[in-house]
Amino acid sequence: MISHNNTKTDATASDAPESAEDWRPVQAQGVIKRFRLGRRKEWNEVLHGVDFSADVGEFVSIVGPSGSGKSTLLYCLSGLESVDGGAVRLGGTDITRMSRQDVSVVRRDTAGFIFQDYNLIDSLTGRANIELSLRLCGHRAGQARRLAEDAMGRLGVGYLAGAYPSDMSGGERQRIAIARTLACSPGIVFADEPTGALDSKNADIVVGLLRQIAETGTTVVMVTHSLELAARTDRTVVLRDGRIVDSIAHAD
Ligand SMILES: Nc1ncnc2c1ncn2[C@@H]1O[C@H](COP(=O)(O)OP(=O)(O)OP(=O)(O)O)[C@@H](O)[C@H]1O
Repeated sequence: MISHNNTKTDATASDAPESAEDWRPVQAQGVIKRFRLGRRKEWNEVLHGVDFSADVGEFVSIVGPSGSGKSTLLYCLSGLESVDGGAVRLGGTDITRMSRQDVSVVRRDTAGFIFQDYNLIDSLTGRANIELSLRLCGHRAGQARRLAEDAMGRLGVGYLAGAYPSDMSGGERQRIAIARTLACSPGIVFADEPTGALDSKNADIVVGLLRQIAETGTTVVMVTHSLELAARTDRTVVLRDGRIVDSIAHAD
């Protein structure tokens, strides 16, 4: 059953986050994003004042036509892109006017990323890819190994510890990439078309894993082209021409 709810996202996001009750893991108000058109002095405004927020443990999907600004919104929410107007809070911290370096620290401590093309390092084994990420999160070598093995076990990819990405299927690579993201225990996971390169069976597995992650209290924000997969999230935000035009809550 699907129920339409146009007010939840916009109303919560436009309230100033002044009290603990207003706190959301990710919250954006009136986000404007422009890109320069080539070397010209003209600008292409891609996001025209987007309000967005997601709750603790909520699994939100962002859908919309190609070029509507889905990835740009995800990158602005996660601090990978700066914004030209409005405000973004990540893990309760206002990152809008922070230096890129400070934003990267907030991101490291708060968020994890999953990309369509996995972003694994080809010269490292599955386990070494995860361990490297854990070392970058500040874990010592022994602890990184234990946490990497634990994450691989949870995702059922322990058998890939010694395998290189080139020897893995697309689904296996994505599960290692998810294990890498989860190993650092982020409060928020941003996923940009995580199933875009997968067949339907593996896409199903990956969305099921993201669902499980959300059920443990991690907020998941996923861009997808698949309405079928979006329907398996808690809420779907529809973006068109850089504006949110609908927010659809999915009942169980
Ligand atoms: N770094 C950039 N520099 C210039 N323009 C950009 C940049 N990133 C995105 N754009 C432009 O912003 C618009 C929205 O792109 P975006 O990738 O966010 O859309 P999308 O909805 O995710 O599309 P798709 O579904 O095809 O991936 C497009 O016109 C794109 O060309």
